[in-house]
Amino acid sequence: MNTAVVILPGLNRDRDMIAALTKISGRAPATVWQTETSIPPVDLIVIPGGFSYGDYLRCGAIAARAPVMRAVAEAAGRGVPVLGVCNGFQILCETGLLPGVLMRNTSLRFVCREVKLKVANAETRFTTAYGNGQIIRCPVAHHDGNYFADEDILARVEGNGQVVFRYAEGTNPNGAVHDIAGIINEAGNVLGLMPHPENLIEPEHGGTDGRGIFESVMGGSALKAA
Ligand SMILES: NC(=O)CC[C@H](N)C(=O)O
Repeated sequence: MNTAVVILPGLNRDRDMIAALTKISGRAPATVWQTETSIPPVDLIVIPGGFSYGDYLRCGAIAARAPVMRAVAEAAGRGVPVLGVCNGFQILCETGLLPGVLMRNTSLRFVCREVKLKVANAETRFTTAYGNGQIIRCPVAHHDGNYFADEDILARVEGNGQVVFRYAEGTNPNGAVHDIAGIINEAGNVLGLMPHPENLIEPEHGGTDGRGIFESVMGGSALKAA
């Protein structure tokens, strides 16, 4: 399994993501800088979290216009799996690869804590390692995680099973509509989520609940032998 991590100025979770991908796939990912106009042939592209371009204008709005995002969109159009975590999710929405927007948390505060997630769709290529309705732990750290979409888009996203993760009852940290924590595109190859699964992949992290996303998309045979 070959992977690539998109690097933009201001991201700060890129090293965590590179460590997670290296650990789980057994190979270091390629890193692709913002000015690149193509992405090497890989089986998974990841946009990590952080504060790209200082979160100016709106989280992810400037990043969405970086040359590398045209290459990401082109690869996504060819069916290459793309995962966006936190700022990565915001960037995917701003690029138009995922529907909806991420607004300021209703508390108007940066929230950094662990939440519980309900796996709302375990039949995607990113979630086969989980069961439908399974509750997993996952950390969040953001100030703009309040997912919103208008009624028509919400009805379509819900109807298609594109909601992949919801905050479990009582743990919604940001006011997201329908408790939405992560959604997938209609084609099923682009997933964005606000929580950080890369920070819960080994016992030293305090748990391994985040591993399933990487293991699902990498597939059993691509995994490093334990
Ligand atoms: N951890 C992150 O990726 C944070 C994303 C964004 N800067 C926010 O605070 O909402």
